[in-house]
Amino acid sequence: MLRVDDLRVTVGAEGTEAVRQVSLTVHKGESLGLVGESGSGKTLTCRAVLGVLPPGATVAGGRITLDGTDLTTLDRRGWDRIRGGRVAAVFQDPASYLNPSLTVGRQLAEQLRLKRGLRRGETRAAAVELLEAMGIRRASAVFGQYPHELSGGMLQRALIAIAVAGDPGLLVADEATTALDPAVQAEVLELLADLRERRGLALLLVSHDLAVVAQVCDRVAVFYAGEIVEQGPTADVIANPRHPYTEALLRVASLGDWRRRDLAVIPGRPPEPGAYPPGCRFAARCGFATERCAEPVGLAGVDDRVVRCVRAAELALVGA
Ligand SMILES: Nc1ncnc2c1ncn2[C@@H]1O[C@H](COP(=O)(O)OP(=O)(O)OP(=O)(O)O)[C@@H](O)[C@H]1O
Repeated sequence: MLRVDDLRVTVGAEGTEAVRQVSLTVHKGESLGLVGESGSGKTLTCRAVLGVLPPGATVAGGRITLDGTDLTTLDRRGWDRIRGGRVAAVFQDPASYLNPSLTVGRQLAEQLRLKRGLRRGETRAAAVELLEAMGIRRASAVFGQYPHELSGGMLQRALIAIAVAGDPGLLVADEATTALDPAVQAEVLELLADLRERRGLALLLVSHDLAVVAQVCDRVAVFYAGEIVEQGPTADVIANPRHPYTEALLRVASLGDWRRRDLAVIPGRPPEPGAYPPGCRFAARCGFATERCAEPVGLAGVDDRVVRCVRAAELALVGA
């Protein structure tokens, strides 16, 4: 469904490299999680896929293809056809993506009219049905409510309904459950997993929390300072991390026995774009770093995954 090859994103007037060498694939009905600290490049990567990079950010290299269409060469009209149709997205703050002065139902009905070509008389029943499919109880009452009358979890469900109204092949969810309380977060994640299963939706899920990714994603790509440092099947990466940064992320994730969770953040800070060291970007914070880590390090295949660490094969790291 989605294929990203060697993506490079630059930011600012000087064209500072913020994301590099990002390659990933998501098949139909599969879910891939992008995980990493704030500033690691997850959002720039998924915004490049959606064609909505912030001002000043540019795709400076690489190729993005969606179901055979090369997105890197699309013009504005081409993007308008793709976005909301073959690819849709949900973000962290659902209220800001809805019009506060229109009912939820009217906004969903409008999407159904635009994206599925339904006539006015047909949209209400289809919208209520879609809200129900999103696990919203009393869907016909919710249809007539305004965004401020709904809880955060309900709003996110309504926004997911709007996102899938056009029957997209790929849904991008960027920190879509981060602001919700844990029980509601778990329910919305379950809904996303369910949509993937029932509709064959491919899911690209961005989160700073490995526990969130663990709940819904078949595979995970761990980002650090603008690069992927480890990518592989989620269960294996969690049980047996190969990159010291993944191991460190596991210590702060709310996985498994929460009493074992080390709430102290990983000491130090990631380097910023423009100040990346020539060698391993994690070396300054890594307890396993040696002189070899000062040399540039590429991604290499180790068993079932790719890892950007010269010591990947020799380290015995602790999983969860
Ligand atoms: N428009 C921009 N101009 C300049 N720098 C930017 C811009 N957008 C992002 N960056 C920088 O690029 C890097 C990657 O940002 P990105 O938002 O992709 O990270 P992230 O992993 O998604 O973090 P977050 O969870 O905070 O969104 C960061 O260092 C950020 O400061």
